[in-house]
Amino acid sequence: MKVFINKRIPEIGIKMLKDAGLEVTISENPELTQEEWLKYCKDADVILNVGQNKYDKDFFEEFPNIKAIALYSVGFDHVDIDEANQRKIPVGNTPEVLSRATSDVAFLLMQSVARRASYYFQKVKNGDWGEFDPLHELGQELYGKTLGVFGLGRIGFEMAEKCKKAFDMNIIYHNRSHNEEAEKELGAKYVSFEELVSESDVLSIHANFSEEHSEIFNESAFKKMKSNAIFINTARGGFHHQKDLYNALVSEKIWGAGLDVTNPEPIEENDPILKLSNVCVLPHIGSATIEARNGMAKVAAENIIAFYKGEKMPNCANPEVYKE
Ligand SMILES: NC(=O)C1=CN([C@@H]2O[C@H](COP(=O)(O)OP(=O)(O)OC[C@H]3O[C@@H](n4cnc5c(N)ncnc54)[C@H](O)[C@@H]3O)[C@@H](O)[C@H]2O)C=CC1
Ligand SMILES: O=C(O)C(=O)CO
Repeated sequence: MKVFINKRIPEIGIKMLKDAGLEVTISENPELTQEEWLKYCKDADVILNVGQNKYDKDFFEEFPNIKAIALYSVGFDHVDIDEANQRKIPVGNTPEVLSRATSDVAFLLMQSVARRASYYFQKVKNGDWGEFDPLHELGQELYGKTLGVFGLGRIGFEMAEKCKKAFDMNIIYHNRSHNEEAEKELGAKYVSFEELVSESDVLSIHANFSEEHSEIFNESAFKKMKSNAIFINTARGGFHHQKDLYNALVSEKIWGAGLDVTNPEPIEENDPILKLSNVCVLPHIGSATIEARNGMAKVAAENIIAFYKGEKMPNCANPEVYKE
């Protein structure tokens, strides 16, 4: 069975695939041309996909040879799951192994924004140390404040736990269903979307993205937020309306924002948000640790090997494909 990997991943995953007897082709060109992409996909049985390439009806029709997809991500919003289901194509993903790293980034962004770290870092890099000033660009402390989590699953739980332990924050959350573990262990309180938006001092998004909730954080939501609120998005940029967020930040309707994901992504070079002192933007590095990336390579390889052996993928975004 032939596996195509569109970008080099940690060696541990490649070795596992080869040791299992799979034929592995890796693109050494991270920016594949359309022609190269077509050539590789036509020749493969399984794709190990790195990045946000779209897998939609057109793709599945063009490449009927593709029998399984193993994503090098936990998010699978770039795959049309209905189309995959119709063709009985299992789509593997990489949950858990990146939850700690991604929640670390949400926590890092929260603190960076609260203490204006990116503003001061830039100032020092510009050669402007400044003088001790009792009033200039002061931060805010997070002790005892309220963290609102939109989407309290694996990563949301880890973020809530860190905030509870570090700053004894009150946890409120809005989710598709109740998270009993978070209610019991962290005292988390389930609230409506409106309450989440109006009561959070820090609002952190950790839901899986779907088009129906596209730009749910827009002018109307930002208007209802507290003036000291910090908005954090490490999930998907599509959850927030970038211009409305800019307007809320520049008019100081909210205190600040920390983004690991933007809308669109990559962020446009001249996006005015990049000029604001109350914003910290990172280039989608939530899972970018040695530990998480090795874990993702291992889980992606395990998914492919299970498929190769005719078994269920241990981490599958569409387990319904296995129903008779
Ligand atoms: N910045 C980065 O590098 C990374 C980003 N991510 C993003 O984080 C997301 C979450 O990952 P996990 O925590 O592992 O997923 P998960 O499935 O464990 O948790 C997501 C939670 O969101 C809830 N949810 C989904 N849609 C919702 C909605 N419209 N309203 C309220 N709740 C909703 C679900 O019920 C679930 O509890 C991924 O889908 C991915 O988009 C994940 C890893 C790295
Ligand atoms: O896993 C994901 O969904 C990411 O965004 C990158 O790790």
